[in-house]
Parts: sequence; C-alpha cells; structure tokens
Amino acid sequence: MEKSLPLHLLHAKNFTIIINRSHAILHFIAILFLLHYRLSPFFFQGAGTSTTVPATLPWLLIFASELLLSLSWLMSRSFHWRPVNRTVFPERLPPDGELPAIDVFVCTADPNKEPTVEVMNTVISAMTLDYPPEKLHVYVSDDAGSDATLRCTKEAWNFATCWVPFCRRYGIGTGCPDVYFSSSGDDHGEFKGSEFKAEREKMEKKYEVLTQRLRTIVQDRDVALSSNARDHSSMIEVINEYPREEMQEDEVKMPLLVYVSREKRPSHHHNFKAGALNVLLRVSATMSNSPYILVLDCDMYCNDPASARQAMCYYCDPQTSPSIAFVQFPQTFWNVRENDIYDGQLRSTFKIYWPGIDGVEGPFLSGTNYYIKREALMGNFRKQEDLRALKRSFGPSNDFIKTLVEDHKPNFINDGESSRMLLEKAKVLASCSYENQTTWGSKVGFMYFCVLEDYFTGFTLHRKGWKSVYLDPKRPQFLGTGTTNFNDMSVQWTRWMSGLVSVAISRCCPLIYGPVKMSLVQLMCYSELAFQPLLHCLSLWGFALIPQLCLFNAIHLYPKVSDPNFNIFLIIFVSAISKSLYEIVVVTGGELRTWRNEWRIWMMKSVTCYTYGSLDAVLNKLGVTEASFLPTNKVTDDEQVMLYEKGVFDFRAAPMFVAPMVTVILVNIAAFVGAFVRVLVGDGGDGYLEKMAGQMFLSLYILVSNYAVIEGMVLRKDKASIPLSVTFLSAVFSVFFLLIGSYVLC
Ligand SMILES: O=c1ccn([C@@H]2O[C@H](COP(=O)(O)OP(=O)(O)O[C@H]3O[C@H](CO)[C@@H](O)[C@H](O)[C@H]3O)[C@@H](O)[C@H]2O)c(=O)[nH]1
Ligand SMILES: [Mn+2]
Repeated sequence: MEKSLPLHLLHAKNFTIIINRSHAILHFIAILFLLHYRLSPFFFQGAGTSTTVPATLPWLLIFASELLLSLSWLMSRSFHWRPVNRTVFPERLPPDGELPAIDVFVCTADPNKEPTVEVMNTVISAMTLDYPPEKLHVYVSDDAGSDATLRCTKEAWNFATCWVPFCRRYGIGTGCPDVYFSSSGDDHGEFKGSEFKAEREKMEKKYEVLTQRLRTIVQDRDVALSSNARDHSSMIEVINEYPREEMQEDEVKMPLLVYVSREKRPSHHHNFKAGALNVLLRVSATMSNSPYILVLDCDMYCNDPASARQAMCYYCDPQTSPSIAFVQFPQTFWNVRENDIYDGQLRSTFKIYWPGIDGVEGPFLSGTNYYIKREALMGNFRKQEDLRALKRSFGPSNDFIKTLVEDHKPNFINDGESSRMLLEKAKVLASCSYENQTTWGSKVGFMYFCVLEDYFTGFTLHRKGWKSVYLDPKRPQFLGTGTTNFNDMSVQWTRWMSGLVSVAISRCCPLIYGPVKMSLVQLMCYSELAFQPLLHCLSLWGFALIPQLCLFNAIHLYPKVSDPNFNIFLIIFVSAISKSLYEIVVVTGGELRTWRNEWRIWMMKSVTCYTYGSLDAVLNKLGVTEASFLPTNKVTDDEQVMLYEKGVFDFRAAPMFVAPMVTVILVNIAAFVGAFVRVLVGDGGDGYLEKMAGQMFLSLYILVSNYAVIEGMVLRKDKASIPLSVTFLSAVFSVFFLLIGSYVLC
C-alpha cells in the first residue's frame, strides 16, 4: 500500500489568499479614485469638480510617480495570487538503489572575497548530504584558477574521508564542520555514548588541523596568482584519486570530488557564473552525467543533509517529474539578526513572493540552493541522429554529444588510466574557445544574456513550459553569508537591478518575449521584477523631491485636509502600510522593527541601487559600459559586524551610495522646516496648513523613517558615520535641486 501514498502534498493558504485578493480589490478601487482626482481637472473642468491644478508640471510629475508605483503594485499582485505550502515525505521514496544520481556544483570565483575555509566547508557539507555516496558527485568550480584552492580541496577531501563516515555513522544533522564544532547544538548528546564522544573529540582535532593547514596554504599562496585569475589554462583534477593520509578500517564509500578550473583568457568573455556553470555541465556530463544537479554558491553550506531526498520527492513522482525543471529552496543566511537593518535576509522574496508564485507555475530560479534537471537545461536528444546539428548546437566534442544521445551511464572508473583519458577530454570541454559558434548560453545551458543568470535562465525555462517547485522546510536546508553592511549590500543590489533592467529594456523583455507557454500571472511576476528597479527609482525620486520642492514654494499637490479627496491618499497610505504589516507580523511572524527596516532600506535602495542599476543597464545597452559581476564580499569584518548587530548603519560606503540619500534628506529638511516656520509665523496665508498638510506629512514621514541618516550626518561622530565631505557634497546638490527645481517647476 506504501506505493500509493503521495510523496508530496500542496496546501493552498486559503486565508491569506482571501486577504490578499480582497485587499487587492479595495486598494485598486482607491487607486481608481486617485486617477480620477488627478485627471479630473483636465477632463472635467467646470463640470462640478472642486479640484484645480496649482502648477501643471509638478502635478503631472507627482501623478507620474503615483502611476508608476501603482503599476508596479498592480503587477506585483501576481506574487500574492495563490500562496501555497508544501509538505514532502522522503521516507516514502523508493529504495536507495533506485534513486537517480545527483551532481553538486559549487562555484567560487575570488579567494580574496570568498574565504577558502568557508568554501571548503561548503564542499565538505555537500559531501555529507544524506544520499547514496556512489550517486553523489561534487564538482568545485574555481574561476580564479588558484593553485591554493586546488590544494585546499585536496586537504578538504582528506578530512572528508573521516568526516563523512563519522556523520553517517552518528546521523549528524549538520554536515558543515565549522558550524558543527562551533555550536553547542543538538548533535552533541551524551546519549550517543562514550565512543561517540571520543570520536567527536578526534574529529574536532582533525578539523583544527585542517583549518590550520588551509590557512597556511592561503597565506603562502603565490601573490602573483591573483593576476592570473583572468588568464589561465584549464585544470581538472579528480580528488578521489589521491592516496589518503590514513586509511579507514571500515572503508566507507565516498562521493566523487572533482576540481574544475575552466580556461580563461582576456580575449574571451567568460560570462561570469553562467559560464562557469556551463563548463561544469559539460565536464560533469562526461564523468557522472547525473540527471539532477544541485547548484550552490561557495558560501551556501548544506545546513541539513535532507534536501536531496526532499527534492527527489518531486522527481521520483512520475506524475509531477516530467514537467518540473527545478526544485528551489530559499536562500537563508546564518549571519542575519532579528534587527536586520539592511534586509539582508530578503524576507519578502523568500517568505512572500516565492510561496505566492509557487501556487502558479513555481518560483524563479534563485541562483543557489536548487536541484535542477539536466534535461531542462540541455533538452532531450535521446533518439536524435543528426550529429551535425547537435555539434552545431553543443560544440565539437564527440564525447559530450554521446552523453546527450545515449541514455548515458557514468563512465568514470576511478582506476587512474581511464580517468586520465577522460580528463584530457574534459579539458577540451573546459577550454574558453569551446563555445565559439555554438548555442551555449543562448539556447542551451545557463543563459548569458544578463548578469542575473538565475533570473533569465529560470525565465527561459518557464517560457518553454517547465514548472518549478518551492520547498521551504522549517529547518533551513542551506545557510549562506548575507550582506550585513551598507557597501556590500549596495554593490550587490546594483548588480541585481542592472541585470533586471537589462532584461526589461531588451528584446527579451517579459512583456513581449514571455507569452508563449506562461500564464498571465507568471508573466506579470517576471515583468514586475524586470521593471521594478525602473518603476521604483523613478517614482521614489518623484516622491522624494517633487512635493518637497512644491512645499518649499508653497504650491500644494494634495487635497486640503477638509476635502473628501484627502481620504483617497489617506486610505492608500494606510492600506499599503497595513498590508505590509500584515505580511510581516502575521504571515512571517516578524516584528514591528522589521517593517521599519524594510521600508527604510527600500527608500534608500530606490534612490541609490535601483537608480544606478537602471543607469548601468542603459549604459550597457548603449555600449558605453560593459556588464560586470563583482562577487559579493563574504569576508566578515568584526567592526562592521558589531555595528550591524547593534543596528547602527555603517556609512563607510562609496560616496555614490551615500550622497543621494543625504541629498534627499537635506531637501526634505529644508522643505519641512520652511513650511513649519511659515505655519508658526502665519506667513502662508489662509488655510496654508490645511492645504500643505499632505506634503508636510510626507516630508516628515521621510525624515522620521530615515532618522538613521540624519543621525549619521549630525549626531554620530564615529568612523562609520557620514563623512563631512559627503554631507557637504550633498548640501551642494540639494541647494542645486532647490534652486533649479524651484525655477523649473514653479
Ligand atoms: O565570475 C563569476 C562570478 C561569480 N561566481 C560565483 O557565483 C556565486 C554567486 O556570487 P556572489 O558574489 O555570492 O553573488 P550574490 O549577489 O551574493 O549572489 C546572488 O546573485 C547571483 C546573480 O547575480 C546569483 O548567481 C547567486 O546565486 C545569488 O546568490 C559565488 O559562489 C561566486 O563565486 C563565479 O563562479 N564566477
Ligand atoms: Mn552570495
């Protein structure tokens, strides 16, 4: 009977669905009223309307801001359309012998920003996944081609030969040694007996030796090597072949571990992470050719060994498997705190948006923590005979083509000789010219079209009709390093926003390129995200400056408080705030300050990262600049961590990320203080306060929300406060805005 029991279940969150949809309707009606209010003076003049336009240009500009934000809001309703939950039953999976094999890809690119000890912890943790070891193959992609990383991988392997059996024997729940030994967590039970305790101590010592060795290797590494990160030949090594330092008495099977560093030459574009992943796709095909692939960023360690079996609950179900391209787990971060001032945890993405579209065609591909089907990336060519066509598409390697046409079984035998031959062939596959005149990155594999390879590859898959699944079990399956300082966050978000806008303004814009096999809801999701940076930065710049410049010049843009139309704005404001409070507090069990943090950082990002990202994408499109992928810094700095943990902003970021915020704050201060003085002195004339209340409130709201900036500018004197030079520069900008703005607008 066991067989008939489902491997997985889907539950719609009915209550949230009702709330979401009713709120959407009410909010939408309020927006219609707003449209009517803004347009009526132009269309219904004289027909009993009480609205008059004080100044046409600012009126139109603020209306445009309202429209853009409303448009984004409207499209984003698709993310709230049908939130669901999923449950899986891995205990009902077929026996181990029948499980499909998995290749794990771990990508690293820069040993200076990605500490090798952490990368190795990720690699080791992947080897401890609860899966038959002969069906698990771990590939480390080193884009820096660093000899130190190769040597460290060998050391990690040596350690893993003891660590993996230890974890399996004692059912250790945390396969990442660093985390296991540094936490006083669940696995250290006395109940496991004295033998366990002794073993554990032994392992701990071994781990200390490992970290020591890794550090020495990293310290000794040839300094000249860093200059070779962009210019080096390919290197592939099967680490399992190295003689172990000490043989285990009860030899336990180990997963395959392969180090891959693709060839890189300055003359060839390396296509960043997508390029690295495509090399791994080819190399792994000739070695293990597993039908499923787990992709991990180098800092995303497996926090729990269960994810592979959880994902297999979908792939082992003949009903769902044929349509699913990937099973996505959320990105979760070990270093984010409750008071997450930079919203490094990406709460709304992984707790609201992804469950929201999971009920439609599934979540977006999110860079890491997903089990993807090889066939979805490569296509199905099992009975294809036209070799020439295949070679045109996939490149000249017969060995690789063979893996596509035949129902290929892994042909890697760990005997030295055949592996040597295979490695020679694999090296060809990792050369930088291999993809010349092929469709790698444009039709097959991971897509090169934009630096956000995950978004665009997922989009292409959904567009072809594939579906995806979102699994968010209680215990985080993967944990990574989130950004916890202003500079790293800004750099990362600028890249993401640039990637999104580059899609939005291209021929692949979801609005025109999407509608093949995607539902309208899914299409709206992809479009909303692609256009979000543009829509939000334009509208937020509008909200941050237009009403204030008008306030400064005593021009009112909102209805009088006594005017019934004032309620439209009040309702929209309250409705937006209460919906996000509902999501944060009720749906995700957050706190009030989470709400404050998210709204504040959203305003800050809109005038910086969203703006720069959009600009960058436009400049790339015009050919003025080139797309780039600066890997996010994963080195933690104690001082920065301390500030973050105290909830204090670290403004030691590039001035370009700080100055726009300070400028906005200064303009708002000028406008608000000016208006306030007018009220006090009674200089504004009759009904001034009533007319200006909306704008004064907006300014005050911006100032109160961003009090942290004022504090960093005026009150704080520490190293991480806003430097005087930046404040001065921003003061010049704000005077410029006030003068030019007043001249142009009024
Ligand atoms: O040329 C490159 C650049 C990056 N990477 C690797 O890609 C991963 C992600 O890079 P990271 O610097 O951590 O970027 P994040 O912004 O933190 O990553 C998010 O955004 C990326 C897209 O911009 C996705 O690829 C990631 O999976 C997603 O976690 C890391 O393991 C890097 O080592 C490469 O292998 N080659
Ligand atoms: Mn990252």
